[in-house]
Amino acid sequence: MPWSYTATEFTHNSTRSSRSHYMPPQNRPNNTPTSFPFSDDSTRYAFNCSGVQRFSRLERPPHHRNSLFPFVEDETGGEVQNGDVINFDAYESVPVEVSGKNVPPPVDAFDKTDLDEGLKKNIERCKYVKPTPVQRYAIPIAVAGRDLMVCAQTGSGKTAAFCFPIISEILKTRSASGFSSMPRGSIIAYPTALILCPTRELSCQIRDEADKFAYQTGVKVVVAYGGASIAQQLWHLEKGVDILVATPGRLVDIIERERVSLKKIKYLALDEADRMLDMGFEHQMRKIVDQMHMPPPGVRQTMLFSATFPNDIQKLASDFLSNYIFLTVGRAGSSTELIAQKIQFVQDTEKRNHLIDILSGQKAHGSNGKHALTLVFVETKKGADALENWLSRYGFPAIAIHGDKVQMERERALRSFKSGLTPILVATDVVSRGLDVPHVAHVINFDLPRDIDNYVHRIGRTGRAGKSGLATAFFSNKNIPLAKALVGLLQEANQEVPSWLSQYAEEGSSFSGRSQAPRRYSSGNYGGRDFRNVSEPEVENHNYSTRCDADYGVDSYHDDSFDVNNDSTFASGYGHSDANSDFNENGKLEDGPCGYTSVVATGWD
Ligand SMILES: Nc1ncnc2c1ncn2[C@@H]1O[C@H](COP(=O)(O)OP(=O)(O)OP(=O)(O)O)[C@@H](O)[C@H]1O
Repeated sequence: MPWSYTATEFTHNSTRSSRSHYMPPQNRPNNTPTSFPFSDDSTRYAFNCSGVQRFSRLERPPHHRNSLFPFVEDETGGEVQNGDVINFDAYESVPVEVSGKNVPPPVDAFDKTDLDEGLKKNIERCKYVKPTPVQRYAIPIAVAGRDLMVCAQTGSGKTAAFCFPIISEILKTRSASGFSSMPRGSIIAYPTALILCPTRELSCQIRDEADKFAYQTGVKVVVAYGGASIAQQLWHLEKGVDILVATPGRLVDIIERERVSLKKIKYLALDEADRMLDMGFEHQMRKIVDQMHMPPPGVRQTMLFSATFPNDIQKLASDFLSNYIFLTVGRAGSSTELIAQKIQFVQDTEKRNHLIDILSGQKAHGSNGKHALTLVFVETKKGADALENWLSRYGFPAIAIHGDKVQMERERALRSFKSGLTPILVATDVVSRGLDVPHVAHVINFDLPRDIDNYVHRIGRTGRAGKSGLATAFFSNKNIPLAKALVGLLQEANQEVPSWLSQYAEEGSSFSGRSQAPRRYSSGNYGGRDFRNVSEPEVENHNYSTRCDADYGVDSYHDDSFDVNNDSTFASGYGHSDANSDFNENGKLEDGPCGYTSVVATGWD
């Protein structure tokens, strides 16, 4: 179906409608599309979802988790064939770029890695038949003890890429020294590894994954995150911890209470590392890493992972690393081609009606009239609640999740969504990063984010682990500053670019001084390249826009979804200033570009 049928008629002049009720398409004045707005193909793949259902702590409360056998079973009682459903062919042509000194070679099978045998057995139990490209490259590098900065596409298996080496090395050290790193009877816990991430839900998910990989190995994994009982978390810590998964706010709290010491940290992993080092978290990260007795870079091993890695954040991150290797899997910072992306021009006043049309069409095309799992991103917490109410009023099973909800409500919403009980989740950015819900068929950006990297993470909640997905964005007048970056991203991912969007992108050059100006695509370069190989002026050119927004409705944008503070209250300055552009010149640039090898390969070479 051509674009002209799928997008609401394009106009610069948004006229505000006072309509507050859903109006069927045929009664609307400006002909919002009446038919199901996707091609047959996208319908087929988007709503034909079958595959793995993984457990999560957030699906089942801790006391209901099956710690005896944490691997997912199918209805017949057998283990689910994870390796069978992942479409490895989808990764075959993924370009891989590695830069750094003395890069260890990749491996094409878990058997060929130097991972601990107990861990390998668990990898088999997970039915991970072979490593994904990021695992092929990252695991040997990490096992060799090297620091690592990784930029790999959403849903490509980064969690295992940092969990496997950590678990394996803990096990090897333990069998060599014959004892656990936990001093018995101590009230202070001394974890060997620390995994930091931005949200509570993600910390629980990583803990579940790590727990599964560490099954019956004796490696203890504990999670600490804000909004939940600290007493319970301290109790778990007292029982012993090898790997601590935490959000920064709660971690600082338990360190200040002298219940955790970072003195013995050997492995530090930052998931969603670019988010962890941007304005919302940078201060806390520096405090944790520099002022809380953690061994310095070079003594500890540090691994940073994300699907996006802007140059300015890379430069900041290099403070945390020593002689590191930079790995890019897929086009740096781009979305995966597994996700079909549709951008539709929809006036703000028409968004609700348009959404209902899409959801109705989905239901009609879905199996047995059921709704496919659909994630709808909105800009504000109020907006999430309002949309949840609106959808519920019109009979759509929707539930909202955002930072104003108490933790129990957040968990309930996510559980209800994952189980399919409430298949429409209306969310702020609280679930935009890292969350792995296997059957999300459709991500709808009801409100587009202000930053292209956020868009990449949001749509990455679908099209995971080699499966296809669909992402639709409602583009309105206020998103014009994002047009150029969107066009670049769509082209990069071989997606159709609507002509009206290209037109906006061309006009968008006049917006280049604004915060929303495209960062990565403005000069045809991609911000996830190893910044050590980029010339200095080029790096500087990319720094102006990341998180500054004085004139873009910032007040209505704030969401305290991320666990910056222990109680998850967002740092008040977030999004307002571009203080990060004053990064310290730490001399790391002097290393590159000379002396670094750069290997370009495809995923399975
Ligand atoms: N080797 C493998 N074989 C089969 N499935 C795998 C393999 N590695 C990872 N997976 C599965 O792929 C899915 C996505 O993995 P993961 O959540 O680690 O992605 P990610 O790269 O961290 O994504 P994001 O950028 O969104 O955080 C998970 O369901 C995981 O179980």
